Amino acid sequence: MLIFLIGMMGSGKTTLGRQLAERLSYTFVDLDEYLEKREGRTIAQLFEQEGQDRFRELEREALEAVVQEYEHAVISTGGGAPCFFDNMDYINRHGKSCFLDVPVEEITKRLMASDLQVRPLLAGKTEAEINSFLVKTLGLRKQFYKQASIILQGPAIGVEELQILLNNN
Ligand SMILES: Nc1ncnc2c1ncn2[C@@H]1O[C@H](COP(=O)(O)OP(=O)(O)OP(=O)(O)O)[C@@H](O)[C@H]1O
Ligand SMILES: O=C(O)C1=C[C@@H](O)[C@@H](O)[C@H](O)C1
Ligand SMILES: [Mg+2]
Repeated sequence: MLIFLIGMMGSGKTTLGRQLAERLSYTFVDLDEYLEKREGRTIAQLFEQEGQDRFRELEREALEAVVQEYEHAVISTGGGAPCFFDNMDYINRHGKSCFLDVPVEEITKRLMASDLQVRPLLAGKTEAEINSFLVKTLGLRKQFYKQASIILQGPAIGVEELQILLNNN
């Protein structure tokens, strides 16, 4: 069984994914970290050196490699991963997907308190610019995220709630 957590940057995919994997005794895989190890470069370096179009191709290749490698795993995808190529169909064909639907105001607050340098799409932006980037990007991405098998609405999404929904779906 593969469980994919999807949603915007800062929605809690990595945080909740780790907790869920521990409860299920599954391997936890963070697709951003997996891609960084595979390419030997950070996400920020990949954006800078390859550009976003090539980054998306490398991200898809990493997604396929994870699916080949693991039988039981909780996988936190990159924020944009489900929204390129046929990645969302691919995810749904290979496991259960969970969309963490957290309000933009909450995400903005969390991201402002985190390290923006590791998130190339946000680096150098002010809080107001981040907020409007998130509103615009979520508007474009929601059509993909909404194809998830399970949708959880925040701001406070707990691991118990996620586990119950997974058992019932
Ligand atoms: N339920 C929560 N309540 C409050 N803060 C949270 C919650 N979940 C995550 N955070 C905080 O929000 C920030 C982003 O969380 P996290 O890294 O898990 O998000 P993500 O979806 O994996 O983001 P990315 O796509 O950038 O990897 C972190 O600083 C984390 O501590
Ligand atoms: O939302 C996005 O497009 C991104 C999210 C991160 O997880 C990384 O994959 C990268 O910073 C791009
Ligand atoms: Mg993450």
